[in-house]
Amino acid sequence: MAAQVQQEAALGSVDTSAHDSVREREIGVEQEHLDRVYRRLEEKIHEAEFLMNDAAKRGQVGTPGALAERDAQVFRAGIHLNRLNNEFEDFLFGRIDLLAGKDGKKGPDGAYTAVEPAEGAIRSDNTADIAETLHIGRIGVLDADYSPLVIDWRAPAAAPFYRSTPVDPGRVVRRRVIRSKGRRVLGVEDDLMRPELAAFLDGRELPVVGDGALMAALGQARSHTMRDIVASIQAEQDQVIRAPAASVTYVEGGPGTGKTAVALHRAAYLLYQDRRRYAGGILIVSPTPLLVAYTEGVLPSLGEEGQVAIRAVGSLVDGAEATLYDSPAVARAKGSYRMLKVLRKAARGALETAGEAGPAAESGGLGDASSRSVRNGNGEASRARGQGRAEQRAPGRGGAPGRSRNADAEQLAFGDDFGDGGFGDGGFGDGGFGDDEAQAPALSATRLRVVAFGRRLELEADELDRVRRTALSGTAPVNLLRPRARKLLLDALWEQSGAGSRHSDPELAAELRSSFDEDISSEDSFIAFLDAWWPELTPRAVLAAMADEKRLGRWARRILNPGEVRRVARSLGRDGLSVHDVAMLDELQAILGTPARPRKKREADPLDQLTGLEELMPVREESQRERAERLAQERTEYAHVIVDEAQDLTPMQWRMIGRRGRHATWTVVGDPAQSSWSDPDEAAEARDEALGTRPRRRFTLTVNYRNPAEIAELAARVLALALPGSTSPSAVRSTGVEPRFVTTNNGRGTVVRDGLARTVREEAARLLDRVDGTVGVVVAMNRRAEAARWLAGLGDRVVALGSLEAKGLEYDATVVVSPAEIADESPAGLRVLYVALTRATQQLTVVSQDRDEPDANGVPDLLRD
Ligand SMILES: Nc1ncnc2c1ncn2[C@@H]1O[C@H](COP(=O)(O)OP(=O)(O)OP(=O)(O)O)[C@@H](O)[C@H]1O
Repeated sequence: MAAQVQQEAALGSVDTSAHDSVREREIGVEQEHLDRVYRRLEEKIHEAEFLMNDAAKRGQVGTPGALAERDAQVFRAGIHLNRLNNEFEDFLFGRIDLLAGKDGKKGPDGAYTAVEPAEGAIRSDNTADIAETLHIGRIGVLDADYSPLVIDWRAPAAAPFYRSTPVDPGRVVRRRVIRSKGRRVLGVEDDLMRPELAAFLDGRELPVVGDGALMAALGQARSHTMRDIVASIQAEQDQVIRAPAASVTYVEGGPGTGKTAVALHRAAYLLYQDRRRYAGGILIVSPTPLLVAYTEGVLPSLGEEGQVAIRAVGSLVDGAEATLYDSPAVARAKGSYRMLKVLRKAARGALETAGEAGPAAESGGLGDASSRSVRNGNGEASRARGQGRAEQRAPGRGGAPGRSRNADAEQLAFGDDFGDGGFGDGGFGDGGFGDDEAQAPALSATRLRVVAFGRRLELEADELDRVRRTALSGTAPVNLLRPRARKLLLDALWEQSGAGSRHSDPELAAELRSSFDEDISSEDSFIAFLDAWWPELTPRAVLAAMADEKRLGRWARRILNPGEVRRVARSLGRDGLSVHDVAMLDELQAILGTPARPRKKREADPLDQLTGLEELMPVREESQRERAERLAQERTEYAHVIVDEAQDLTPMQWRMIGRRGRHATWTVVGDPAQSSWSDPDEAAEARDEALGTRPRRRFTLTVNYRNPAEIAELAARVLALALPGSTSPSAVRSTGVEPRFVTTNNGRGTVVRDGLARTVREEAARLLDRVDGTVGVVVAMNRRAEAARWLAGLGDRVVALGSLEAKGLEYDATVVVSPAEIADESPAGLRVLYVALTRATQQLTVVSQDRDEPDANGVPDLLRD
C-alpha cells in the first residue's frame, strides 16, 4: 500500500493523456522483449525436436548402449519440449530495474548476485543509473550469448522481485508487473521502491506506470479454479515459499492470507531447488475433494506437475474414497486417539469372531476391489480428481441408507448422513454385516479335528482359545502371527498325540515330529480350519465387523460410551466411507500388517532408471499424466509433505499422514481459529507425534488478501466469540460495499420475506447480477440437499455448500444462511461459522431466521457488535 501511495505522488504531475502515452510506450518496450523471448523459445523448440528425432534414430540401432543413450536424450529433450510448448497465459510477468551491486559477480543464470547497491551507485544529488534489468517469468530462458532473457521466478536472482519493499529496497528501483496473454503484452503496472530517487535508464528518466498490480489481481472475478499468484507474491509470503526445506516449516495465518497459495508455490519452488531430492514425491494434503479440484490447476500453471500429488485427506488410501460425512458426535469418536485403542482390540477381536458368522477372510489388502464399500475405488477416484469442479459440486442427497451403488457412483458428492437423524435402521442386524461382501468363512472354526498315527486328534474351543491367546500375546501385526499360530496348533496336537514321550532318542523324536508337522499341515481339513480360524484379515473386514453393535461394544468397553458405540456401529453399516473411516482403514492396515507375498514380476522399464520422469513428453502409449498418476498411486512415502488446513486434522488423520512422511521434510499451514475439530489439544499432540522432534521454523501471515475490510470486520465479531483475544489479519482493501442482512421472519428485519427457500434463491440471484464471477451459498451441513434444490436453474456460477465443504474455497459473493444453525451444528460451530463468513472476495449477504434473533436491522445476534 505504501508503495502505491508513493507512486501516485510520483505521478501527480503527469496529466492523463501523457500518462496513457507513457503506458503505451512502455507496453511497446515490453512487447519487444517478449517477441525476443518467443524467437529464442522457437529456436529452443527446434533444438529439442532435433534431439528427439536424433534419439529415435539411435534407438533403431538397437544396442543396449544406444538404447540407454536414446532414453537419456529423449528424457532431456522431452523436458525442454514439454516446458517450451506449454501455452503459458503469461509466460513473462515481471521485471526489476536494479542499481549496480556491491561486487561484479554473476550467478549461473547470468544475473549479478549482489543484493545491496554499490557505494557509488547513488550519486549525492539523489540520481542514479540503472545498471541491470531482469525480466521474471515462469521458466528461465538464456539468449544465445548466455545473457538472461528471462529469469525463472524461483531463481535467487528473482527473489528481489518479491522481497523488495520501499523500507528495504536492496538494489531494486522499480518493480514492474507485466500482464500478457500468449504472445501479446496487455499492460504494465509499476511500483517504485526508491521513490525519492531520479533514476536513469539508457540516459532517460525511468518512467512509472499504473497503480498497483496487486490490487488489480485481487479485484478480478473468481472462477471455480484457483489462479497462481506468481506475479504478485508479497514479501511475507515469499519468505515462506523460499524457506529452506530442512525440518518443518510451520505457517499460521488467518483466512485469506494466502496460505494455500503459498503452499502450492512452495511445492514448485522446492522442485526447482532440488529436483533430485524431490523425485521421491511431494504430497499435498487438502481437506476436501472440492479444494483439491479448486487448486489442482495451479501447479501446472507454474510448470510443475508430475512429482506433486494433491490428495484429499479422504483419498489418501488407495482403493478407498470418502464420500460421506459423519455427524459431529461420530466424527469425534472416530477421529480421536480413543479410536486407536478400539481398533487394536477390534483387529484381535475380529480374529476371535472369525469362526462365528462374521468378518471375512478376504484376500488382498486395502485396495481389494472385491471388498465392501469400494464404491468409488481407483477408477472413479482418479476421475474425480480430473473432473471439473462443477461436476464434483453435485449436491448431496438425503436418505443415505439403501441408496443404489450406481446412483452414488454417478454422483460424486458427499452423502447426507450428517446429523443423527440422517441414519436409517436398515442394513444391519444382530451378528450380520448388512451386506453380501462380508463373506462367512467356509467352516466353523470352533473345533479342530485331524487324523495322525491312525488316531483322531481334536482340539476343542477352550484349547483353541488358549492357543490363540498365546499366539496373540505381544504386539506384532495380527496377520504376521499366523505362522506362529499354526506352529502352536501343531504343538498342541503333537502333545495330544503323546508321540513325543514314546521316543527317548531325541534325533528320532525330532524326525518324527517333523514328518508329523508335514503330514498335518498338508491335510485339507487342517488347511481349511486354519483359513477359517486365523484368516488373513483386511482392514475392510475389521471395519465391517465393527458395524455390529454388540461386538463393537465388547471391543470399545470403557473406551467409548454406549451412545458412541451405537452411533459408530450404525455409521459403519452405511454403504460408503467417511473421511474418518479412511483414516481408520489406514490405521488398521498398520495394525494388521501385510504378509509377505511373492512379488509379481514387473516388466522392466528402462525409463525407471531415470529421475524426473514425470516431466517426459508422452513418448509411449502411457501419457505423462497417466504415468504421473500411476507413480503417485504406487507411492506410499514422500520426500516432502505439505499439509493444508492443518487445523482440521484429527489425531487419527495425523497418524495416517505421518506414516506417509516418516522420512520427509514438512510444510504445515493452518489457522487454529478455523478449526472444525472439537479437541484441538489432542490434535496438537498427534501433530507433534507425526512431526517428531524435527526442528520447526515458524512463520505468520498477517494480511488478508481475500475479504474486503467490510466483510473482514463482520467476521472478526465471530472470531471474538470463537477464540476471544485472537487477532484477525488486516484486510488489504476495501470496496465500500457493506454486508447485507436479510431476515425471513415477519416482524422486524430490514428486508422481510417469508420462506427460507425463496429468500435464499432471491438473494443468490441478486448477487449473480452484481458480480461477474461465482456465488457460494453456505448452509448448515444437513441443509445441503435442499439448498441445492433452492438454487436449481440459476446456472453454473452459483453453488450450494455445506459449512464444512466451504473450507479453503472462495467466491465473488456469498450468502451465509442462518449463522445460528451453522454455529449450533457442532462444538466447533462458531469456528465453522467464521470460515463461512470469510469466503467472499466482494459481497456478503447474511440470511437470518427467527432462531438467529435478528435485530431491527436484520443483524443476527451472533454478528452484532
Ligand atoms: N500475493 C498475492 N497476490 C494476489 N492474490 C493473492 C496473493 N496472496 C493471496 N492472494 C489471493 O487471496 C485469496 C486467498 O488466498 P488463499 O486461499 O491461499 O488463502 P488462505 O490463507 O489459504 O485462506 P483460508 O484460510 O481462508 O483458506 C486467493 O484468491 C489468492 O489468490
